[in-house]
Amino acid sequence: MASAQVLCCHFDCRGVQVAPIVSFPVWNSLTTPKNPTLRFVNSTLMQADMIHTSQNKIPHVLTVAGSDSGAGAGIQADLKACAARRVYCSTVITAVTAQNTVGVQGVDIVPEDFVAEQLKSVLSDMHVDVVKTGMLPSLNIVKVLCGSLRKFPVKALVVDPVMISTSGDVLSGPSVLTGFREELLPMADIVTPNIKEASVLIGDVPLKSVSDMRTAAKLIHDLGPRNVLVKGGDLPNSSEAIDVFFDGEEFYELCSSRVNTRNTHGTGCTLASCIAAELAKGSSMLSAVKIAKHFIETALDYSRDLIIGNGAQGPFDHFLALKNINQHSCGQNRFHPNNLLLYAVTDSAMNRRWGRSIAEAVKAAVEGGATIVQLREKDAETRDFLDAAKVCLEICRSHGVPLLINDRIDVALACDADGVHIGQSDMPTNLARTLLGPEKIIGVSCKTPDQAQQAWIDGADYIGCGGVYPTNTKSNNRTIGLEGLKEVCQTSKLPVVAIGGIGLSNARTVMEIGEPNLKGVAVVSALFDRECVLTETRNLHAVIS
Ligand SMILES: Nc1ncnc2c1ncn2[C@@H]1O[C@H](COP(=O)(O)OP(=O)(O)OP(=O)(O)O)[C@@H](O)[C@H]1O
Ligand SMILES: Cc1ncc(CO)c(N)n1
Ligand SMILES: [Mg+2]
Repeated sequence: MASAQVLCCHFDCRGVQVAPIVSFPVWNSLTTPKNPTLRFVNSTLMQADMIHTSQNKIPHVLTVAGSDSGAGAGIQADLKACAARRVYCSTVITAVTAQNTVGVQGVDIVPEDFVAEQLKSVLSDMHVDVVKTGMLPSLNIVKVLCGSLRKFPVKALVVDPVMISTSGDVLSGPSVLTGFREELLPMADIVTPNIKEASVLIGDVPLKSVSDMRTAAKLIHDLGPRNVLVKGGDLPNSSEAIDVFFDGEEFYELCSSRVNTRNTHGTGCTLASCIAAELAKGSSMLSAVKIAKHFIETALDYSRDLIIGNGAQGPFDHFLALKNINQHSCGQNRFHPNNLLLYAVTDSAMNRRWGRSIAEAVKAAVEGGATIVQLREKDAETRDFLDAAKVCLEICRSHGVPLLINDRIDVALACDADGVHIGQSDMPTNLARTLLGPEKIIGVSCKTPDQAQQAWIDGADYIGCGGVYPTNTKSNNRTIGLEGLKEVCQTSKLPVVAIGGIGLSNARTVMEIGEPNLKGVAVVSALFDRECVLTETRNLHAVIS
């Protein structure tokens, strides 16, 4: 397998390079024609591919779908979803529908030759990362699409098998089923049927429960897609919106609260587009799905009382939902597991002992090479903590280093920090994710594989694992040793940073346990209970890089 080195960089919101971090190999066969999509979604190294090798490249989703004149679903929803997720979206229109909040009044199918022409125009010229399909109203259009995908392979294919809208209108008849079953689904990285579509795909077996959704997911997986998401938005009598994800091995029930609103028109299209957008940026499949689902829940919640149209099912506002996130998150650092390499955790008592402010300590740490900083100020007054956090944030942002707040989600939100680190007895991770939104970094302290699994399910980005060695920083903290660390690393689906009694003398031993998931060491005393934070950080950086 050929490999190439790319420089992995941080980018600010405009895609401008801020600071290089580290280089790591990318396999050229990411785009091997034989199975381009599978390799893309399965490879953890795909992260490298998303980090733009050229500053001006933007992740690109092509949607192949129908137009909705009411602009709640279809092409219009796809454009809005991709724009909201900051991904470029090109469009191949397969049908024009006359549609509003009452239902679908008419459908005009675009001739397949002209669908083919649009596909060629886009795919032969533009670098498309991910193709997302929506309404494919005829078998010939399905065939034309599959032919184009064979000719112009992309990294991932997201198939939303649009057949029946939530309003109950038929958007593609049974004739496309053969095309779905025989050609399109075997090429798909994920297929996202709603309840009714899943039922049609498995031969008109009605789905009435989550258990039925699981059975359907398995049967649909047998048709060839690599992942299946059966969406439960239309599941009757459910107080939660439960989707069932199946990757061929494990089932995951992805739950969110069911937003009480009429404005759910276009949730399916938006969900699939968000998944495509996150894959285009480089997410793994499950995290793309989780981010997409969270986006829907947030957008529905923000738009719950919006009034557009007089019918039973209105559209929601993709951008209103992002009002808060967009206002603040411009300078935010995007998380990459390599950020965990040298993780500096501050301690108010130590700073006091050495007569320096939190900001002075943080400045020295990032100048010395810390790759992420956590403010752990257990006994600071809230207002002082907030003021200090704002100053630290400026320092960290100017170095392209993410800043997290320990435990205090309120402080993190108030100063727009890059995220939080939470312990097992702090705010539950899934709640923290809901409060912070999909963009913020969340780390969770875990001692066991079960805790690490739960953190992953709840939407964390990384776990802190320890105490690896005995430490004075935390009282009553069980030491798990290198063996405990290894055990967690081997099972954790999230990147791990080791913590607890780590310093110059043992950092290399920790890094050398040989677990690919272990991305770095977190240190408190070894940096901050010393006279010169800058020197200590530099020395430690040299030992572990
Ligand atoms: N009221 C709701 N509250 C929260 N999430 C919802 C709600 N309705 C749908 N969802 C979520 O939206 C996503 C799309 O699901 P849904 O079953 O509505 O798809 P769909 O029927 O294909 O959508 P549409 O045809 O309206 O575009 C799923 O993740 C689902 O759980
Ligand atoms: C054009 C179009 N595509 C998809 C859907 C599914 O919501 C819809 N209602 N209209
Ligand atoms: Mg629906």
